[in-house]
Amino acid sequence: MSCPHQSERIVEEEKAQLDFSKDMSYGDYLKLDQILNAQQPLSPEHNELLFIIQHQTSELWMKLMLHEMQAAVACVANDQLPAAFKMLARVSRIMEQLVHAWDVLATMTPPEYTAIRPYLSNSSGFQSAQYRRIEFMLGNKNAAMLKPHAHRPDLLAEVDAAWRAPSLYDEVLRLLARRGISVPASALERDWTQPRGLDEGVKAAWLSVYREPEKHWDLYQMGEELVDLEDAFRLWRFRHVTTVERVIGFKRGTGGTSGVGYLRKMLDVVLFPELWALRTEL
Ligand code: HEM
Ligand SMILES: N[C@@H](CC(=O)c1ccccc1NC=O)C(=O)O
Repeated sequence: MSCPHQSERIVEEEKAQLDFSKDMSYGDYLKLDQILNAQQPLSPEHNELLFIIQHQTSELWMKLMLHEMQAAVACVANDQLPAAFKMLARVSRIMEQLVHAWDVLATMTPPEYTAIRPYLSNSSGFQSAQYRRIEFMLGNKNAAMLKPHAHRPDLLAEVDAAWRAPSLYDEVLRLLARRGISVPASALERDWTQPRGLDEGVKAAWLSVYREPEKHWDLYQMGEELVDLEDAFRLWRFRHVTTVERVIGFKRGTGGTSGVGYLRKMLDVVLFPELWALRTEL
């Protein structure tokens, strides 16, 4: 055990580098001047900094999720499953991190948020380009969601690319087919901009994997990784709608939707329907 006054001596003994006039430092590497100057509250309210940092950190985690998911999709398409599993496990842990992040925001009370809300104007998480790319990569395709990005061609191009590309699940179904499992042709080549619904043929394909796990171990593991991911995503959606209800009740959203009503409808979205449906039949 050492007292605070001993820490001076410890730093000296450790010979830590203390002069960064010529070397790259911690703050240089992490571009902290840029990151830590990006919080510019519009109101005089104490709680706006919490609101801004909560969203900025969420967007940073979403950036990492996209990075991992894009690489995971490429690995699946190239039959590199162990690498894909590692990335998907990380995506699920990030999603869980975002689920727990709601605990911090929930310390903001309705009067505290009501004081900030007028300063937000018509901006809303509904307009998050990274969030929409994640939803599209997970297969929740919806052309209307491209519109909020029309004024930003750079962001629109990225959201549009995610909308047109096969989703993670689409690529996994193609993988199943390459492994000799019978998957309906309509799932293997289709208009990727369309969302898919539950397909009995696809359910039968997954059932053949889940009925003989030892024969198709990595496909079985893939199915469970996807369920893990959707499970974590559902928790995020649930914490969002509950936090929104406790903070603004049933007021309309700044993005123009009904608010809690809209977010509750999103709770019913099932990303990988066959993986959930097959469980009743095992
Ligand atoms: C007090 C805090 C919050 C409130 C009151 C709130 C409220 C809302 C509402 C009402 C909507 C529906 C769209 C609209 O009409 O505006 C929405 C959507 C959304 N919010 Fe929040 N939100 C909060 C915090 C957050 C946080 C921390 C994030 C994290 C990034 C977030 C991300 C989103 C996203 C991505 C959507 C679109 C959801 C979808 O389309 O399925 N929100 N929010
Ligand atoms: N839609 C929220 C506003 C909101 O939460 C928000 C506004 C600007 C930036 C991020 C936001 N977060 C999530 O929607 C509301 O209706 O109060």
